[in-house]
Amino acid sequence: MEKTILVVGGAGYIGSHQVKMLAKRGYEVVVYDNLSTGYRDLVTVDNFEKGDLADKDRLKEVFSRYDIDAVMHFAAFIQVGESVKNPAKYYKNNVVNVINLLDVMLEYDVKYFIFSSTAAVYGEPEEIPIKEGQAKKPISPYGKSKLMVEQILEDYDRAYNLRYTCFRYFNASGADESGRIGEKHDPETHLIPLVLQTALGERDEIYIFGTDYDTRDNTCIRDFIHVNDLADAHIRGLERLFEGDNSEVFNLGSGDGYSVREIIDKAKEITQVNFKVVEDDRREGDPAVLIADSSKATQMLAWEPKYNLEDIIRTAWNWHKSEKI
Ligand SMILES: NC(=O)c1ccc[n+]([C@@H]2O[C@H](COP(=O)([O-])OP(=O)(O)OC[C@H]3O[C@@H](n4cnc5c(N)ncnc54)[C@H](O)[C@@H]3O)[C@@H](O)[C@H]2O)c1
Ligand SMILES: O=c1ccn([C@@H]2O[C@H](COP(=O)(O)OP(=O)(O)O[C@H]3O[C@H](CO)[C@@H](O)[C@H](O)[C@H]3O)[C@@H](O)[C@H]2O)c(=O)[nH]1
Repeated sequence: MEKTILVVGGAGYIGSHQVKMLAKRGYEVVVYDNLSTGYRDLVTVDNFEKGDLADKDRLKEVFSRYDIDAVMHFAAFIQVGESVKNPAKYYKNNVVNVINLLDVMLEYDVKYFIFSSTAAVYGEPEEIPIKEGQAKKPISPYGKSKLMVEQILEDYDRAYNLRYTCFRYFNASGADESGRIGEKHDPETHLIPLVLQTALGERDEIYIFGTDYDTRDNTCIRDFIHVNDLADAHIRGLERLFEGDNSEVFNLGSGDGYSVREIIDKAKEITQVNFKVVEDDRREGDPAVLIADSSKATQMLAWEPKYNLEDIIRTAWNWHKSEKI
């Protein structure tokens, strides 16, 4: 019998790609989302349940209606800068509300959980590429909120046999090949969508935050990973739990680093638009280089990224153009 997966935050950027892939692989999918930063039209399955994670009664209603086998959790607030100014908002939604969800899962005897964590748990890295065992010293309330949930999950596993797979994403990017769903954040703070909005003429210029880093072209270096490669890893992480494997934490990145200038140049090449670029001061809290060592995922999940940087920008461009029509 097909398994039923509850995707919390399935109307958001990464969650909507996960939903589409799960359905394509034959899973029954239920989306739970309050549409605070998500969009109903990004949901490509029929079972959409509007609700807030703070509302336990609504969650219980959904858990009684469907025979849920596992939960994939994408719902969170994601802006690092905002988390510094308003930490309460982040600890409530990214920590307290996850505890609500775990409570209801345990009440309904649902014991498999997939969690979206982030490279932000490492803070300023000690070594590049970053392995899972490196010190976790998050510098923002956003990064701390994710690390707290990772720690809560360890305890819930020990005490309540809740099995989880936790993924620390590096820079999620790109869009589904169909052009039907893609990255839609408001406000947008991520580099690639901002660059493409500039190419579309929706912004007058793109700012490079910092040109004095100790890197090959003095701009920051990041590891961009296609959203469908993330979704594929999540399904592998889910299936290993169904097979009885233990809880684990995995980095998810491509292992390749590209600088901000390299991203801008590649976007100019792919879009064939020569937009304006302005050199600006550093943005607070940005480490110079973040590159993942994802060999644990490669070994234990037989996972390899299929999309390269060119594919990432091409699919994202395809989506941004379709959004404008
Ligand atoms: N985008 C990235 O580059 C990135 C990198 C690392 C980790 N992550 C993590 O991945 C996850 C998804 O990120 P995204 O970029 O898709 O964000 P997003 O804002 O597009 O999606 C989040 C979704 O969760 C929903 N949501 C938020 N709070 C809710 C609540 N209380 N109740 C119900 N629904 C709620 C929103 O409406 C939205 O649909 C997040 O947990 C984020 O921390 C993202
Ligand atoms: O207009 C812009 C926007 C960004 N950048 C730079 O581009 C790089 C990438 O920035 P961004 O796309 O905002 O991603 P990150 O700050 O690297 O953070 C993302 O990737 C992290 C993991 O690496 C996750 O934890 C975060 O949630 C996610 O937002 C950084 O050096 C920024 O300074 C610019 O120069 N100009």
